Amino acid sequence: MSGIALNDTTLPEIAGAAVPAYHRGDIRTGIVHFGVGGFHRAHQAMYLDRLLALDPDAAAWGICGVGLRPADAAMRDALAPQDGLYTLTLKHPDGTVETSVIGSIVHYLYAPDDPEAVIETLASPHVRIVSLTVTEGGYNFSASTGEFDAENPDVAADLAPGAVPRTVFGYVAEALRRRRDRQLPAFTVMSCDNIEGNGHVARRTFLAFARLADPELAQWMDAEVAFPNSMVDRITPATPPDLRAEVAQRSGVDDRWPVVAEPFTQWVLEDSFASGRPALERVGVQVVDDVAPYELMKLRLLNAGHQALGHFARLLGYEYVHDAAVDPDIRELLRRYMQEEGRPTLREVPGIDLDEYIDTLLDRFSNPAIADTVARLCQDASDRIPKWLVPVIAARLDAGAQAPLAAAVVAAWTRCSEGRSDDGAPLDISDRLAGGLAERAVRSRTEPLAFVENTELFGDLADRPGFTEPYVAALDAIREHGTRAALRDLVAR
Ligand SMILES: NC(=O)C1=CN([C@@H]2O[C@H](COP(=O)(O)OP(=O)(O)OC[C@H]3O[C@@H](n4cnc5c(N)ncnc54)[C@H](O)[C@@H]3O)[C@@H](O)[C@H]2O)C=CC1
Ligand SMILES: O=P(O)(O)OC[C@H]1O[C@](O)(CO)[C@@H](O)[C@@H]1O
Repeated sequence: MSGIALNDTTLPEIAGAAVPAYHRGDIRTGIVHFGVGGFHRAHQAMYLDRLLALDPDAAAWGICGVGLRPADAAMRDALAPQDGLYTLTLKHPDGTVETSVIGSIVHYLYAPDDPEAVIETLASPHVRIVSLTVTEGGYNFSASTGEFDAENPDVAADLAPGAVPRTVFGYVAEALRRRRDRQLPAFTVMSCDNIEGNGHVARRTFLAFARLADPELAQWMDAEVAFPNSMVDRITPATPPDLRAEVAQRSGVDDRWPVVAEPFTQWVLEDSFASGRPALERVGVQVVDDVAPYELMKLRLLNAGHQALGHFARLLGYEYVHDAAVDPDIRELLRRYMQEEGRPTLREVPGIDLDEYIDTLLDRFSNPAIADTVARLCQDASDRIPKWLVPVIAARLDAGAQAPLAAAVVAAWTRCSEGRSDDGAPLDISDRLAGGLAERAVRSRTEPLAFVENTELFGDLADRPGFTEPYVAALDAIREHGTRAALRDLVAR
């Protein structure tokens, strides 16, 4: 690969990308982050990089990344020769591209190489925050009961006396035990995963593990560790194979593992920390008392908006989200769903202009550089529609209003569940309930409410005419006149 090899000594040679303007040698590890993937590098590490550039106190908040899983050895191998440096490339919808070198990750430990080094780093008096992007699976709770899964083999191994930790729970508990015994303050566990109530979930799961391992420690953790909630947002696709060459060609930097993301970024963070925090509000983080209204806004506009777009787009044969988002009929449906149905169900969202937020979502969905697929949005719809769209419909009905567009989205999902697009092309339905959904969808041709009578997914919506009337009308229209005509009719009203 041609280009300047990225490391501390070559930074002054780099002209084609922004580079850290601060002295990296002064930075101390104050944050340990588990799960350094694309998102952490595009989001939290980027915010700290910005802060390091303007606030000398931020030097106490350098990041030490930790990888637990075999796949993370590749991150070690990429970051070690680069002194933790990497490039972040932002791609705007208009084709503009910006690349910068991010300098906030100052160490990286692949835990299986030296578990003791990870525990001692976590137990260091300088470390005050342990942050996480370990995916939803990393929290090890059952989706149906919410209970911590103590049977997971790695968790069970970590619970054995004297075990060398394998999981984040084992590492955090052992480090906190040492901190308590050394009379050091606890740290904050800051989840940045895309999970509703992520701080509550982290508190529940870390304490559940500790109770099984050492009930006294669990008590101490309950009193001393803070688990702030957060809402995080920046679409960050997995690094595409050609990005390294593209970055080298565009900026002259050879980065072993570059990151690409959309320009939009948001981080709303609950101000609840055990032992101080960086001044993140100086770099655009919204540090608030209550994250819930922001989370609701994201779930009911962004995530439910994805559903509004996805199922219609699928029936019309679109492969990419950005193509569907500029289809005038789909765009109008999406805009009106967000403005007329999603938005009225939100609580007041301090500091956010909702008109602007909605316009920004339309732009974000239209960004070709992200190349998100319609199939991904529609995947696992039986988990997504009940969590994001059904509550909007129910809230509208409870308020004496209607949600005809959201009802039509459920109709489009019903029609998709039959497994064919409008032109008869087969649809790959990736959903844990695919078989049952298909059966109900087919049956709805003769029993119109068969699909929505599934109370696990739809609650009592099938008994509420305010929902069933527009739902059945939209489903009939899609079947009789085709999706395009049904959609036009919906947005013409
Ligand atoms: N990619 C995105 O657009 C966004 C991602 N997020 C959050 O960030 C998380 C990570 O996303 P990416 O960085 O894109 O994924 P990624 O695949 O690049 O990185 C995931 C990291 O989590 C680690 N991990 C996975 N399962 C784990 C487990 N059981 N225990 C410990 N570590 C585990 C992996 O080893 C890896 O280091 C997502 O699941 C989501 O919660 C949030 C907003 C946007
Ligand atoms: O609505 P979906 O399909 O879950 O997608 C949400 C997208 O938005 C994000 O939350 C972006 O911040 C990502 O996790 C994901 O790419």
